[in-house]
Amino acid sequence: MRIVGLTGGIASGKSTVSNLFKAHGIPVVDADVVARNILMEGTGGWKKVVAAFGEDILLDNGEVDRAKLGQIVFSDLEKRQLLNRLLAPFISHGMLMEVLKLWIKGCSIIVLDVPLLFEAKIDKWTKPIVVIWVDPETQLQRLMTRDGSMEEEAKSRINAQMSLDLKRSKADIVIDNTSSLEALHEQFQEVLTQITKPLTWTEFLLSRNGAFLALFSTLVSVAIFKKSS
Ligand SMILES: CC(C)(COP(=O)(O)OP(=O)(O)OC[C@H]1O[C@@H](n2cnc3c(N)ncnc32)[C@H](O)[C@@H]1O)[C@@H](O)C(=O)NCCC(=O)NCCS
Ligand SMILES: Nc1ncnc2c1ncn2[C@@H]1O[C@H](COP(=O)(O)OP(=O)(O)OP(=O)(O)O)[C@@H](O)[C@H]1O
Repeated sequence: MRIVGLTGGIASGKSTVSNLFKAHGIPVVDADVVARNILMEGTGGWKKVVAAFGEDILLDNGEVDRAKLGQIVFSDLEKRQLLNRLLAPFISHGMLMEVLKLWIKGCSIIVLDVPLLFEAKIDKWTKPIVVIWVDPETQLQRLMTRDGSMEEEAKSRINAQMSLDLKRSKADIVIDNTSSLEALHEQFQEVLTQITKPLTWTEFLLSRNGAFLALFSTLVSVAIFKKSS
């Protein structure tokens, strides 16, 4: 199984590229979706967060007030580290379950869309790593436009992450999304060609079909050995 890592900064275009992968039949595990699910009311993640941040971060219906929690953690490094520490095991477990489901289905190439791929050290499980880079001014403008946020708030979210230049230096493949959507689509076609090339032997053995073939070959070898001894 080939597990492609997809990352970048906030509002650099990960979801836009994820949608292109999905449109080409490549399944995507979205860490933001997993992170949302593990904060649902009553779940283990929700309990940990309420215990640490207090009931003030809840809405009247018991759900986490995401805007409020976001204001707290994106302006305070220690609180953000605390939230990350509390949620990391739930997010890793949730993502592992999604990958397992796709493995059972027999998918041979999947994409993990993880904003904090390097920060959370998930990059060691993914190859190749695709980083979506965008120039800082464009990133800020797109974030403010999309979220309707003020400059200060948008900047604090951008600064909560590893710099995009550093992420770019760790990439196997870089997509520059500073320009138009058409330019993005063109670069995507090249990325698609690269990530859909035939699996290596290791990737094949890590896929469901490869594992079954290895198991079958082992059983046959044992049977032949027993018969001949
Ligand atoms: C703080 C929360 C409640 C704010 O929710 P909100 O709906 O406003 O934002 P959303 O979840 O859609 O995230 C938007 C973007 O913010 C960035 N972001 C999210 N969490 C973090 C974080 N802990 N550190 C840095 N950037 C982050 C990501 O680029 C993400 O794509 C939420 O982001 C959260 O629960 N974060 C902690 C979980 C986490 O680490 N998620 C990232 C998955 S790797
Ligand atoms: N090439 C582009 N030209 C113009 N707008 C773009 C381009 N690429 C993405 N956008 C827009 O920029 C915004 C951010 O893109 P997107 O939501 O895909 O980023 P993201 O990296 O997934 O963000 P997040 O980290 O918050 O999940 C969206 O409104 C999207 O429509």
